[in-house]
Amino acid sequence: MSGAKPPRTDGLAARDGLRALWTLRHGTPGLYEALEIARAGLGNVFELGFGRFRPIVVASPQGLREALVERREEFGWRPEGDPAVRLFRRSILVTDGDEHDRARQAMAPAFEPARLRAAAPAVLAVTDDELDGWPAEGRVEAVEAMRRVAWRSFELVFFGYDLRGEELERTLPGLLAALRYIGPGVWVLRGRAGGVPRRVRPLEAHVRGVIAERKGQPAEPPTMLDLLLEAFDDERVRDHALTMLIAGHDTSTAQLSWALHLLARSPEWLARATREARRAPDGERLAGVRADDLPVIDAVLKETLRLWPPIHVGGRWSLRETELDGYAIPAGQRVMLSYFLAQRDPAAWAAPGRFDPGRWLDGGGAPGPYTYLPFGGGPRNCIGAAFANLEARLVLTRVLQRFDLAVTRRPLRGAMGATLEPRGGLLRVRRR
Ligand code: HEM
Repeated sequence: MSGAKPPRTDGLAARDGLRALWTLRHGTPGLYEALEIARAGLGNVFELGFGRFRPIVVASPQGLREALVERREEFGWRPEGDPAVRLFRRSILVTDGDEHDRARQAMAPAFEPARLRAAAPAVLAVTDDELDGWPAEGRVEAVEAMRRVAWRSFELVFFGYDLRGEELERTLPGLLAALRYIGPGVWVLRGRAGGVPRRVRPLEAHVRGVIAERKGQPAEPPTMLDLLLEAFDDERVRDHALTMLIAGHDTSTAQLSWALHLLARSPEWLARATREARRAPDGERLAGVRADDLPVIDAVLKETLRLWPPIHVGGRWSLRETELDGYAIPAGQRVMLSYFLAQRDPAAWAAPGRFDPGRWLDGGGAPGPYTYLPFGGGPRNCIGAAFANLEARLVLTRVLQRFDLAVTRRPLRGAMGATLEPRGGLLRVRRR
């Protein structure tokens, strides 16, 4: 190993160390501000000292490029003991090498552009159905409301299954229990998660029920679930379907609820996005709208993903001794690819902490390669990115078409669950 050891947070100047500790305990937004303080003192690669939890955090463009592309074979995605491995067992998200590649190939046809375009009416139908249930004038919990839209849309598009009513209510506690289980908790300090809790069972039962119902009657063209059923046995289909359900909706839930909260705190962008949405085609005709037709909404969504990436970190562990950005990485080391820090790097972005969709307009874009990675990067980037962009565009536009969103000054902060979610109180809405 030739590189130098990364600097450690233990080596932060006492003043910065105390500030980081203070924000962790009391601050807004807590861990994230602490990470930014550590980066300001130590640079874009450092070891985070947190008891026995000592990951190496990587946020430099070069370090990220190496981990995601050039040296990706030297890293695994999930160590044994991670709760995601216990829950997802042998799915696309937690396996490496040929086993992973086979799953990715099997699902790929479900993400082709023509399939995604055909998915737009389903997303709009679910969105309208959920918005029908919002109060004419009242308060809405954004994460809860967007979860229902994203979850139902995912199942309708990728499983060909119309989840609603009593079945949704019965399954929801299991889904929330699964999200709590795979999110960060004391297991991080112990290094091993306990077994999958019983509370997750309603979700598992639901997924197995959907598999049983859809088996033997593939749609034309086949859905993702049909493709999985063709390629794998039922147990592996359960692993992939459960994984995709969570990866494919919790992220969009976070993005959409952040977007609503950020707009509610930004009167200028709320007014511009609302105007644009109301000039766009309404009803079913919105399905055909492209990102270029909605530049302000597209910029709002990109800026939301920059400031508050739902997957704020790519977790890896080194399979052998290696290097990232010139720093030594020992074998078996936990590495955190911090998309959050990369997207707020003051060396790359002007006023990085400010919500400014304008930076994406008039030809503006990311300041350089590997500075903007809300969907990761390299061959194992997000398989669902194009669908996520389509869905976010349709849902946000539809909400603004049908509801006035009130401006608020309530504080907004991030909470770390399975994804990085907003905590900003209830949103005030009024039907038009
Ligand atoms: C706003 C929405 C979304 C965001 C921000 C997001 C973000 C990400 C990121 C950052 C990664 C790479 C993680 C890493 O480097 O460790 C990833 C991977 C993945 N995402 Fe997404 N995602 C979103 C939506 C979706 C959707 C809609 C689906 C499926 C329908 C999906 C399925 C996956 C899968 C299966 C992987 C693993 C790919 C592989 O290992 O080959 N995601 N996502």
